[in-house]
Amino acid sequence: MNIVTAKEMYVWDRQAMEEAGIDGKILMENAGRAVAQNVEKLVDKRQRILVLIGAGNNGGDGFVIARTLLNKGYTVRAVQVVPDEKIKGDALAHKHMFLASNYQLEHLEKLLDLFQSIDHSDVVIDSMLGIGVEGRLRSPIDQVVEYLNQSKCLKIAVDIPSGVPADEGVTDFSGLKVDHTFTIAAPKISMFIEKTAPYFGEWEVVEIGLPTAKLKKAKRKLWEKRDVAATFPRRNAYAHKGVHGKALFVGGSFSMPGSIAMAARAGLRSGAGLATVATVESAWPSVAAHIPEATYTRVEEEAGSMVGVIDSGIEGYDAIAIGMGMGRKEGAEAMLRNVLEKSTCPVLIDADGLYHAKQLLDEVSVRNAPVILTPHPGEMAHLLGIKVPELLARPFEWSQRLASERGVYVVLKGPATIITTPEGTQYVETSGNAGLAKGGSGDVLSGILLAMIMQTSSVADALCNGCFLHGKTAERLTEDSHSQVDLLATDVVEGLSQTLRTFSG
Ligand SMILES: NC(=O)C1=CN([C@@H]2O[C@H](COP(=O)(O)OP(=O)(O)OC[C@H]3O[C@@H](n4cnc5c(N)ncnc54)[C@H](O)[C@@H]3O)[C@@H](O)[C@H]2O)[C@@H](O)CC1
Ligand SMILES: [K+]
Repeated sequence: MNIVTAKEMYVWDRQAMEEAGIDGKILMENAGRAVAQNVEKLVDKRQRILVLIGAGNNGGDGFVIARTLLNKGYTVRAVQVVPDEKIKGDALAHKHMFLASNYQLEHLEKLLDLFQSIDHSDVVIDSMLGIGVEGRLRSPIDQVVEYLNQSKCLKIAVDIPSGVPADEGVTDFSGLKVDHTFTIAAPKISMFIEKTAPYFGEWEVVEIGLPTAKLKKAKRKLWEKRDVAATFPRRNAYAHKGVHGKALFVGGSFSMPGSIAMAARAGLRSGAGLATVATVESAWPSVAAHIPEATYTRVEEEAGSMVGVIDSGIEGYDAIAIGMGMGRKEGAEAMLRNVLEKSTCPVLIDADGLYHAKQLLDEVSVRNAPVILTPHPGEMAHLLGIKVPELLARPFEWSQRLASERGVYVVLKGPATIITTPEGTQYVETSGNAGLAKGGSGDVLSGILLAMIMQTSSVADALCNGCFLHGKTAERLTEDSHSQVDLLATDVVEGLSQTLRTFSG
């Protein structure tokens, strides 16, 4: 499913009308009816519904919703919160249909009266403002939104909550916080931005008859269960260990042996055929205790951290993950440089490796084989030389910039993980929960991603499916046997088996 900006949505809308000949009033009727159908699932006929109607086409949807619910016997009051002359075009046509159906339309005259109506309602449907919002909310909608935000009624937004921007990059706004949003035709970018996501509550997309085939090749996609089903690697019954890939995990230090052990174990649990760990000698006994299946390559150490390079055999691997627990000594940077220059397979860089990668972005850019960067926002901001809030305001744009300028895959981790290809296509993967906000989660994800890369022909599919596998495992574990408080990264590693039983053949 495509994720759109407001501009892309308007283009799609225009194509539907001009090129496919679908009348705007029909689209509005479809939108209103689709939202009303979903409202019916949440609300019963004894509840009092208030529909708040604004000036634009979002308000037009509101007329359809109110008419549809009244037709079905719901208790609905419809209030137009803007002057009559503001209602135009398709919205005006639907206003006429509403009135001609003999339904009553109230007008906002005194705010106090409206506040009273809100107090006497169980459900408020917000069709005041949609994706056409510009700047901060103006009077009287700003006051209505402020009042609603402290009201206890159930709030449902049409397309997008009033005041909330549809795009990334807008930080100065005031918006309505709702319980549910029924969004028209496609999710909007702001649903995946840290600052705006909480305003939407639970959201769902409603289909309104826009011609999907007319949409330009999507730049952004939501990675869904059906994408997983279509691309998840299947196991061949006649395969042997060599077929599923020989992985090298480079990292670990005397004081941080766990990261590399978890990454390698997650890699094997996710289907890697063979795993070798390149780490310092002082860390090896602890690593081996966690993962007896792995083989070991020694690297030079200084005070417990790696400083050397891997002398030989680096060409023999199918994929390399580097950085987990490797430390920030200069010698570790030399190790990363060595891996980037000598190896010919995909290289995934995580954790301390990303710290060193900042100095090696030119080496990264000239590499022929894929490079995958898997930062959390702090690491990504460091790589870009910007502040974290700046990144989080425009994560799609920054990811795209890094990916295309350096020719890399970027996996920007978060509640909505954004995966960007060197060509600029972006995927959003939203599985997982706060149980993953713990030390070690990133290490486990690196291992999973590396294993998926070795088993899938498309790196992008591998990254999306790996994030899905990681997140779904956490979700399943916190439903069955753990809480989000106690879940550990090692639980996720051991929980992979059950998730894989569902998704791989
Ligand atoms: N394919 C589509 O895109 C469809 C869109 N529809 C609806 O149309 C909406 C977009 O319609 P519009 O472009 O008319 O935009 P809106 O309905 O979001 O509203 C624009 C109006 O709001 C006012 N406004 C803008 N910023 C404001 C602010 N900060 N404070 C107060 N008032 C402000 C403007 O005066 C303008 O009249 C969508 O959100 C969706 O609900 C549906 O009708 C069906 C089809
Ligand atoms: K709205």
